[in-house]
Amino acid sequence: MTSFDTECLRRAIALSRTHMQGNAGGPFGAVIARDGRIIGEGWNCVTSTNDPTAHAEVVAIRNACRDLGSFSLAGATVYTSCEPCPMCLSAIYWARIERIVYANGRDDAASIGFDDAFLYTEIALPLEQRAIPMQRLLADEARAVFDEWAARPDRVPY
Ligand SMILES: Nc1nc2[nH]cnc2c(=O)[nH]1
Repeated sequence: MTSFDTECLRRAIALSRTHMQGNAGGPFGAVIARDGRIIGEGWNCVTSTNDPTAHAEVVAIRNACRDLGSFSLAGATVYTSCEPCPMCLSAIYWARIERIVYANGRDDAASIGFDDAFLYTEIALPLEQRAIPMQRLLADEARAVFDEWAARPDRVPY
């Protein structure tokens, strides 16, 4: 850990407080940095934008990717006021972010009514034991589109 790490994490916590107090959404803030420079910031906007995916980390990823004109944040670190939930963790992986520094944990989030810890338990369960039923249909028809994409010379992999 460097003093820059501490500075970025404090900034994420400050964003969580400021925008929670401004009623943007839940008390979560995130900062993304690369090469000693902040490239994105975000805070939870779920309730103010009616977007259940607008978690702080996802918002920070969207902002950084938009500003950089890139769908990859390879080489970056995300600083977040709370351990990422499984959705945000997946988004972090998809963005190719390489390091996570966090403050509150999933049990802290659970203690104030958020489902982060529950979701980690849920996704570790076998499909048939999860709260949301999943049914597979039309696999052949959907697979044909995948095969078409895989055969496209101009596809952009991510
Ligand atoms: N880490 C994190 N956990 C959450 N749980 C609910 N919203 C959020 C969020 O924005 N960030």
